[in-house]
Amino acid sequence: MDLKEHIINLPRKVYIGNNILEEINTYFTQLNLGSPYLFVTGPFVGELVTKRVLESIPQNKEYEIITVKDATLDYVYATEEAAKKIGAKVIVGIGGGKSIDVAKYAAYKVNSEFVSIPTAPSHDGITSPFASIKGLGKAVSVKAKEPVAIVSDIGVISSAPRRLINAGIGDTVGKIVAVKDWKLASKLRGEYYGDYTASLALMSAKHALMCTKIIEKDVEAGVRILMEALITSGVAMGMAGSTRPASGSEHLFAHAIEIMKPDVALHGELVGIGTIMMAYLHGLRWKRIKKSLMSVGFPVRARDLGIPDEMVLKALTIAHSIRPERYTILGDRGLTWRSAEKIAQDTGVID
Ligand SMILES: NC(=O)C1=CN([C@@H]2O[C@H](COP(=O)(O)OP(=O)(O)OC[C@H]3O[C@@H](n4cnc5c(N)ncnc54)[C@H](OP(=O)(O)O)[C@@H]3O)[C@@H](O)[C@H]2O)C=CC1
Ligand SMILES: O=C(CO)COP(=O)(O)O
Ligand SMILES: [Zn+2]
Repeated sequence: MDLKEHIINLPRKVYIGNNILEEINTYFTQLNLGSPYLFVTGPFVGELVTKRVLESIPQNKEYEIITVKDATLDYVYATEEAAKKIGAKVIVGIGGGKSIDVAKYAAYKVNSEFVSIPTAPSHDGITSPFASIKGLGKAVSVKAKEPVAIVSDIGVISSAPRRLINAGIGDTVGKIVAVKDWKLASKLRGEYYGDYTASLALMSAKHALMCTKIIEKDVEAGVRILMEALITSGVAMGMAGSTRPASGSEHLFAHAIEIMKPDVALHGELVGIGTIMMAYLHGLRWKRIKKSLMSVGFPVRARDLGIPDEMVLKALTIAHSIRPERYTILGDRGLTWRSAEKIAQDTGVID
């Protein structure tokens, strides 16, 4: 057996609990994370949450803040510059997936530590060592820095708008399809299949489905389960050294829409719709997935997200070409327009 060197970098600490953001200085001390710090945040989260975090940083610690509006290469450059200017030892991403990805990729470029502080349970990039950055010429994620720590304040995260919570459920149920695609590639193409990381990803998806049953009665309990699922999925990617366990044909559909109409919907919303259609293609229990998503008010029709039917069909027919090296149920040649129409109509994604 040819066992090539495979290095797995995992977070050293995951702090999870209610109202723990104020403890950040204690955590940094425990982890020996000295200043200067660079905080990367979004305009909205900056006012809502980041201010609170900064108030707990003692005066003898040097820090700077940069506000990013999008996960673009320009914002990554600006973050790198800001980090170099103060000689940042730690880059801290506070916010949704975009702020975290910019922080994570900039930390990778300047070789600083990276700390992930999610404010919404909307994506599984919280722990993953990958980042989705616009401007790199790729619709898919690239290698970035793994977080040394994650600070997951359930009080803050469960107060995020319901739409962001549902997006996290969508991103996570997608693993049901991603793992099936991986298995298929292993059977048809002899691709290495990591049973352990696949099981982790699948467990995340099961927990996301469990979350849909709990969240209506108890938001905090539901969000806690979802956060654990998102963190686990990120760990699966870190262990696999690739996003393979967490991203298959359902993500290819999401990426195809994002290319045609950037920011039309949240990442996890597109993945959720992609999951329904790709689960149908795989012969999985897609109706059960759809029902669970609908039970929490997840938008399961393209038009609910302002996506025209034609765009859904176009996305389905081009999805296979986005990452040709990663084999999925879409095969090498993708779907015809007619088969795309049937899948989207049968699943009720389009009328
Ligand atoms: N690296 C990886 O492995 C992965 C990366 N991703 C990437 O993550 C991104 C998607 O992340 P997502 O979080 O959906 O989108 P955003 O980061 O764009 O966040 C969506 C909005 O939610 C706001 N927000 C965040 N937290 C709160 C809160 N507590 N209360 C109110 N508003 C809040 C943000 O504010 P503000 O404007 O202040 O930021 C933003 O306006 C995509 O770019 C996707 O490609 C997704 C999955 C995996
Ligand atoms: O979104 C992701 C996992 O949820 C990352 O997937 P990609 O590698 O397809 O960008
Ligand atoms: Zn995703």
